Amino acid sequence: MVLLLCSIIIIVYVVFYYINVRKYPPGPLPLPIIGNLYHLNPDSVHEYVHKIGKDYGHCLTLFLPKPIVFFTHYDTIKEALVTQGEKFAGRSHLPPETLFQKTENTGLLISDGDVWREQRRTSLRIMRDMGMGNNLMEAQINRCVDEMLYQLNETNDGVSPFDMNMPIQLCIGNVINETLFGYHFKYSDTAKFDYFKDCLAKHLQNMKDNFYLYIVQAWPWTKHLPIIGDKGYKEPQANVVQYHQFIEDEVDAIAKMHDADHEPTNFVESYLQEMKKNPELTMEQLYAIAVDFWMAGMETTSTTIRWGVLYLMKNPDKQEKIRAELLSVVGRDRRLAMSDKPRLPYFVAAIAEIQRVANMLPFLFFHRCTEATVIGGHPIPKDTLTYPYVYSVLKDDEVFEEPDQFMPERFLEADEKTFNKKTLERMVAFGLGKRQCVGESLARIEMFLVLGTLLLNFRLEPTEPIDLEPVFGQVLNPKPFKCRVAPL
Ligand code: HEM
Repeated sequence: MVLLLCSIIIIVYVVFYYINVRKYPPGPLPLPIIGNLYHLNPDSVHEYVHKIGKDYGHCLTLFLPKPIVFFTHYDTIKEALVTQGEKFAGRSHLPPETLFQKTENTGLLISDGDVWREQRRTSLRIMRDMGMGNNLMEAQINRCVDEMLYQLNETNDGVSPFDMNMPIQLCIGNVINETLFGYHFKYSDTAKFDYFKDCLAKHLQNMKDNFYLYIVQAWPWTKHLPIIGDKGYKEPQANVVQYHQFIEDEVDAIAKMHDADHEPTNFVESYLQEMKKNPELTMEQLYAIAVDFWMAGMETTSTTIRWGVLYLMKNPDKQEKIRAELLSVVGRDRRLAMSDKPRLPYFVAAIAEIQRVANMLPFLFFHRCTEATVIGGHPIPKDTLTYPYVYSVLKDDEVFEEPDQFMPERFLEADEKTFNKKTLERMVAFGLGKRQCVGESLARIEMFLVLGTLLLNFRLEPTEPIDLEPVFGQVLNPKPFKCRVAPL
């Protein structure tokens, strides 16, 4: 009798499970409870999604074990994020996303609705007022580039294998620190910087290797269970508290000294002034935004530049071509300036190509669909979690011939001066639509000034075989490497 009852319950469960599966766009067959997890190799999930995208018309579902809909072509992504952008601006409010902040619906990355709109609008206005894209921002970034040059000249002999990781990370971390708090770390005194960077890295690593997170994501009540709840929720939450403290201390120190009658000189001061006029802006939100800027701005930009160093060493002819262009425009007697950009088409194309070929952000944050709709002819139920899979767009061989090859020329017309509109339009590394990267202008200036200054001052040469296979994680990182950074 018990056996019969159990069998009936299982059969009913399985029937309802597959009825539910049919509500979503097609995909490989999921199994009850584990969904498609049995299809995945944890180290190459990104390649698997890319491979099956075409088979399912670029709109497919994977049950992980929660149903996740992937848009894997520019057209389906644009339809969702631009044409129907308002419906796809939601976030999941589930782990692992909620485990990036101390409090739910704070900051920019994990929040949505009116809270997110207000914080995003304010942050963009402050960044604009601070001179995003003009001389003020350029001067600030140049101070951090100078610190990097100083570090390189002091610690690198120009012959022995040298690890570029720290100078690049410190430079990019310094740009964010200058933007938020108005100061940067000297290369000789980085204990505080290292501590914070390591806390963040530990957290990201923990998210990558944590199977319990998937369980808590699919069945949030499990966060109250022993072991699953501890590993999949409480321990990562403790990490968040640790790195939040660093940011809160920095913000509090500025708030204590803040003089509202003075012109603000950094993001935190500007936000504190705005708080007086707008009750939606709070200290809790300010802490969360500062954490987001560190989280979203540090690893992304510094990893792109490290990929850049690798690809330029792998393609020495292209490295020389960029250097020749830089030297013909800038010469040896002055520093590179943003005003040089219109006369450096090959270098600008090479930066776009580094971002495209590095393709380092397969999985970012979910876009929750806040209203039932149809994308690419497939119904998307309300509250479905979706991923605009930019990774596949940047690897689309119909637009980017031989996508694994490093070819800056693909972003230029035959005259090598005019930009190719089609390829440039598809270079969507900063996302699309309402949640497009807030730090895009900043990142573009950073990549231009840091890479350009490096190439004007040093020749980058391999001292070991170049390995372009990425390490899978929240960000696809190059494996640790050393190289010769030879002064010119
Ligand atoms: C090469 C460097 C960078 C890349 C490739 C990049 C890429 C992206 C992408 C693809 C998104 C969209 C995520 C989505 O669709 O949900 C995003 C969002 C975001 N980025 Fe960036 N990013 C970079 C640098 C930066 C920098 C320097 C900052 C700030 C200092 C920053 C801050 C943010 C924030 C706050 C968001 C969330 C926006 C929102 O949800 O409204 N990013 N980034």
